[in-house]
Amino acid sequence: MAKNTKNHLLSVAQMYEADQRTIESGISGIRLMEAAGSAIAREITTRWSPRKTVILCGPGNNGGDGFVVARLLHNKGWYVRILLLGERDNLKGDAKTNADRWPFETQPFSPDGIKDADLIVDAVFGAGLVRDVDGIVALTLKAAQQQNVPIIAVDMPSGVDGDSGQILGMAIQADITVTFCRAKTGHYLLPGRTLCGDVIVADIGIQDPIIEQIAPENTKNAPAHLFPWPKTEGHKFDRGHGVIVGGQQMTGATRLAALCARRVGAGLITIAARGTAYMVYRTCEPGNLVSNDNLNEILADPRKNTVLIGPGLGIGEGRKALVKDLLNTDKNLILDADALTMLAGHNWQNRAGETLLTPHEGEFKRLFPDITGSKLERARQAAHQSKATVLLKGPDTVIAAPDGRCTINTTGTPWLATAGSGDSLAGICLGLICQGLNSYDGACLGTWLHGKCAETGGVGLISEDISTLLPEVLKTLQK
Ligand SMILES: NC(=O)C1=CN([C@@H]2O[C@H](COP(=O)(O)OP(=O)(O)OC[C@H]3O[C@@H](n4cnc5c(N)ncnc54)[C@H](O)[C@@H]3O)[C@@H](O)[C@H]2O)[C@@H](O)CC1
Ligand SMILES: Nc1ncnc2c1ncn2[C@@H]1O[C@H](COP(=O)(O)OP(=O)(O)O)[C@@H](O)[C@H]1O
Ligand SMILES: [K+]
Repeated sequence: MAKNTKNHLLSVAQMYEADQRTIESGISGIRLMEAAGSAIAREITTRWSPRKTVILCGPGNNGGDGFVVARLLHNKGWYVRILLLGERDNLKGDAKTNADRWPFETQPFSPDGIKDADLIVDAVFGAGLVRDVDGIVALTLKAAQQQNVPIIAVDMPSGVDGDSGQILGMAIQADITVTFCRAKTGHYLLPGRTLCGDVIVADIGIQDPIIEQIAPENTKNAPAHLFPWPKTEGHKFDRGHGVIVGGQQMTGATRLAALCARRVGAGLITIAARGTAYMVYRTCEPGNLVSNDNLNEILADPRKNTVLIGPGLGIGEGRKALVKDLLNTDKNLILDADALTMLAGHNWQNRAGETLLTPHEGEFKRLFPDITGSKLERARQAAHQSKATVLLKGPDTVIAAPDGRCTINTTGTPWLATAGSGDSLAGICLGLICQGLNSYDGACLGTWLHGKCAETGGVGLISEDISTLLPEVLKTLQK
């Protein structure tokens, strides 16, 4: 059976490969370009009525798409002008063919050329952006931005790197970006994600088997089908027994995590704590189990399969030793917050259980100071190096598996940037992994659910809301 490849994200190189393989299979480049231009023209005409349109065409095939859009809009009675970067005579291949089909003049790039535009199509650079945008291109793009009219980007907003989502020199802010076949990683990594506006993925005739052959390692996070629904004949011990090493001072972090773990279906959650903190946990949420036994004794029960350590833990030599001891057990481990900070410089080895690291950018830099590159590549390298699943948090959270798979999460709102939100996420992951999900699936689903809670809660969200919102989110997943 054919695999569902719709959530795959392509790198720029993989997109060129998909184009190439399609052309070799007998669909010409000119047909692909016509399909690309038609898709853009369709997206424009379904959203906007005819108006004065300026199309900014670059010197490559992105510009070629622009010429197709110009022709199709003109044929529908739109008033269209083209500003072309470089000489018309220098165009090559399919772009030249489409320029030859445009029977009107083109004008050179200039800020003045934008002046009467009521709608702008950015067909300057797409996959072929190779250096910083500057000079007359930057000036013209700035003028386009200042015109304050709808901007439709072809493939990528010009200036955004299709792989990393980073800005090369400067970039244009689009209202919509129409890309082809599959989205690219740069559409979902910041700042690219913001600069794209709405991303529309148009089918231009590249067949799914070609994407299957390319086997992209990156996806857009879409894990709802992984949720471990309780079984009719189920027992609480079938639903996993998670343990949280309770913080001594910041007890709220552990409590938030415990609530979230239980909300996603963990059968039992034990908080391991000592001293006054033990009493705090005992007197709080009655559904938590609380133990002041030695952690070794607590973990001697093989049903306690997954341990979360880090939230509210604090830093100290004893706690560092505890974290290292846990690494030598066969329990599934989720290492968050202070546990990660204490592992800076650690020599990572294969473990018997699943391992999930959940750093934010600051913790990541301390853990992996030598790793550089795009957020996606850094997470991938860290997972490879640590042999653990790495959940690199932020508005564009990336989850990477040691085998090279990566996903970019797109759920969530800026209201998640609040104390305790990360603890809730770690708790959700604990609840899922203790029920048997592997650390990559647990991290993907946990991050997705966490973001959905924020979307459902809307404005004014605080971390206490996340566990309360989980049932509402889960209801939307029920068949
Ligand atoms: N058969 C295909 O390969 C298809 C390609 N398509 C379109 O083709 C695009 C890729 O085309 P290309 O590979 O020609 O690349 P682009 O058209 O994105 O850009 C390449 C051109 O821009 C120049 N350039 C790059 N960065 C620059 C900078 N900062 N300042 C000035 N000049 C710069 C390069 O020297 C080159 O001339 C895609 O984004 C998509 O829009 C679509 O038509 C679908 C089919
Ligand atoms: N601007 C944002 N948009 C969406 N999600 C965000 C944003 N900022 C942070 N987050 C998410 O909120 C959570 C914050 O976690 P973390 O930084 O560990 O904070 P804390 O430990 O204080 O709870 C992470 O899941 C992160 O991905
Ligand atoms: K573009």
